Amino acid sequence: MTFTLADLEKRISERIHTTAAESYTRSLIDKGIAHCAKKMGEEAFETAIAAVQEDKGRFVSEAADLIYHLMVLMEARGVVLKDVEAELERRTAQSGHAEKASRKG
Ligand SMILES: N=c1c2ncn([C@@H]3O[C@H](COP(=O)(O)OP(=O)(O)OP(=O)(O)O)[C@@H](O)[C@H]3O)c2ncn1[C@@H]1O[C@H](COP(=O)(O)O)[C@@H](O)[C@H]1O
Repeated sequence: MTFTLADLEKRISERIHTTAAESYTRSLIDKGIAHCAKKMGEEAFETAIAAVQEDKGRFVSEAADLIYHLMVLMEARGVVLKDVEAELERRTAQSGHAEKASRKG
């Protein structure tokens, strides 16, 4: 079984329609965007700390926490993965043009 970010996005979106008592995701969203952003920032800091430590498993765990909390924040702001993928594709195309231009001199 492969659990993708798209699968996680779907689960997060589904959990919004449950109660906070049953869902950590719903409890986060109910606390508002500032709280979701604070939690994501905490997870980003924990991920950065884990990245410089030797334990790869801890880094993977913190990265998973970060990605989850980022995706809850995206849900709270009405942003979907496809929005971010489109932005990444735009940058890739832009950098591709720059590479071609630099090769042409
Ligand atoms: N990927 C995750 C995930 N990663 C981390 N967490 C939760 O994030 C929290 C991080 O722990 P913290 O100590 O930092 O937070 P806390 O002290 O519990 O909560 P706060 O009071 O600090 O907000 C833990 O409660 C984890 O359970 C997650 N909770 C849910 N998911 C995914 O979201 C789905 C829906 O979860 P529910 O909304 O709980 O049904 C799950 O099936 C998973 O796929």
